[in-house]
Amino acid sequence: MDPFRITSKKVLTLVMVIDKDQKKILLGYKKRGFGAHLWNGFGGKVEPGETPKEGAHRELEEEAGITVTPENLKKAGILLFLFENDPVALETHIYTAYEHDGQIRECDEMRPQWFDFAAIPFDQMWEDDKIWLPLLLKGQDPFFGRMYFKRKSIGEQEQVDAISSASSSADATLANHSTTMTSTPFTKAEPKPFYMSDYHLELDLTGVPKDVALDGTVASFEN
Ligand SMILES: Nc1ncnc2c1[nH]c(=O)n2[C@H]1C[C@H](O)[C@@H](COP(=O)(O)OP(=O)(O)OP(=O)(O)O)O1
Repeated sequence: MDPFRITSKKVLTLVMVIDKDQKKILLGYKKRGFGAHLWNGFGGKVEPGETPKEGAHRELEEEAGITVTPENLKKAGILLFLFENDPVALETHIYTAYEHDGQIRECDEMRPQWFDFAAIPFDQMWEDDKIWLPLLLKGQDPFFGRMYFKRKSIGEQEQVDAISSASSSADATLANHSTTMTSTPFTKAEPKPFYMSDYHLELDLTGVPKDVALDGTVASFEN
């Protein structure tokens, strides 16, 4: 049986806030939950009755305190994340925002920080980011991709846990190197429970909506 066979999906969003002039990107350090201790854009699950774009707008305000007008929230791509022996895929709608309103602030889930394009912390991000984020920064979107993740084996997970606990004592020192925006301890460990085993990325989107359709829902690049 295909370990990556999927029968349903959850729709999520991810917003990459970019300062083109300064060549900087705003990332958030995820403090808890799925993807904890990784840097990522801002986003989450689309709620019933919301379009992905509306969900993206809401999550950005919740997680970073800022808003973006609908015309400044541009669809960059759709990625389907598949996990071994998990029939539920995560269909993630990715947006770019080159303008925003409001004051960036930390919340209990995310700690925002600007990074130079040349200093994006890919080793502390989801593994797929290094594949598509450079395309997005160069404006080579839209893209569609499938990213296949395997769960780490017990031995591999023990190593991750060991690194994690060894580094926790170093958190106080590391916190001194974090931004002045926050006092939240910075965790250097990479407790990634999954690793990407394969991926498939398309820049030619012919036929993509049909491909993405699951359970009668069709992903759209329109919103
Ligand atoms: N592999 C990969 N690369 C890049 N980004 C992501 C992934 N997998 C992901 O899930 N993501 C992104 C997509 C979303 O923006 C977040 C996950 O959202 P999550 O925190 O689970 O959603 P919320 O609705 O905020 O969650 P809770 O409120 O239930 O905590 O990561």
